[in-house]
Amino acid sequence: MDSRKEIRRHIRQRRKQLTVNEQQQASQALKAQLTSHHQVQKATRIALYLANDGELDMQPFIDWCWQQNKEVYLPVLHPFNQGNLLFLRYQQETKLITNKYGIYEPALNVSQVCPVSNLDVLFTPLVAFDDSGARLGMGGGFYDRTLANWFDSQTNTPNKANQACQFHPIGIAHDCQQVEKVPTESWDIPLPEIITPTQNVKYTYKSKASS
Ligand SMILES: Nc1nc2c(c(=O)[nH]1)N(C=O)[C@@H](CNc1ccc(C(=O)N[C@@H](CCC(=O)O)C(=O)O)cc1)CN2
Ligand SMILES: Nc1ncnc2c1ncn2[C@@H]1O[C@H](COP(=O)(O)OP(=O)(O)OP(=O)(O)O)[C@@H](O)[C@H]1O
Repeated sequence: MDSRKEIRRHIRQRRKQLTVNEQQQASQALKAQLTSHHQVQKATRIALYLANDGELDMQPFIDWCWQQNKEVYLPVLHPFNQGNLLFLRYQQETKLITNKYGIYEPALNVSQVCPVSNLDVLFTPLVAFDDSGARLGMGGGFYDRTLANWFDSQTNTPNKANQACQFHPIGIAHDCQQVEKVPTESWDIPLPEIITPTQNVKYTYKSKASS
């Protein structure tokens, strides 16, 4: 667990040191990749995130989604179900508040919630990734919980909610967030695809990565 902590600290520091110019170039390069991505082009409901802590800024891509009349959703910390996320519609007029981590999220409004199983593409923030698709997040287990049913549905394991989970998860990261090897735990869900400003890598797997 210590090396996970150390990687988190190191990579968070590294991405926070990117200059404004590097960040802007990265998010334009990301937008170019995403807008020509087949599954993104045919998607109607897209979940993504608002950049925090040096993360790759998705705003240029969000603007494109709005222009294309795609439905954009953001993660919101679940008010009762600790460690879980809800996904709420994000429109230009959506009122944002900051959550306990200082990240902007839509104010809770049940009519704006999209069940995860109804999403088409789920862009996943991450802190570090490796060349097997393993990801390390901020340490809350939020996306591992969100992706658990999806992973079971991919591996034909009956999942608790028995959801269809047709959405496609894609990890988003700066190139400098790639590490040699992410030390994984039993609950970690590997991603089937990760996109950086310069790379688009797809991964195949039969079972969860082992450490
Ligand atoms: N932009 C963005 N939104 C996101 C995530 C994310 O990774 N990026 N999340 C992905 O899961 C969720 C928030 N998860 C988070 C988990 C821990 C910390 C964090 O900063 N922890 C502090 C200490 C915790 C505390 O203050 O209690 C730290 O590590 O220093 C932040 C976000 C939902 N929204
Ligand atoms: N599917 C799950 N069910 C219950 N607990 C889980 C699940 N996934 C992760 N957890 C718990 O969440 C905690 C944090 O996990 P971890 O450090 O892997 O988060 P992370 O991948 O860095 O964060 P995130 O997924 O939010 O980006 C761990 O204590 C783990 O036991």
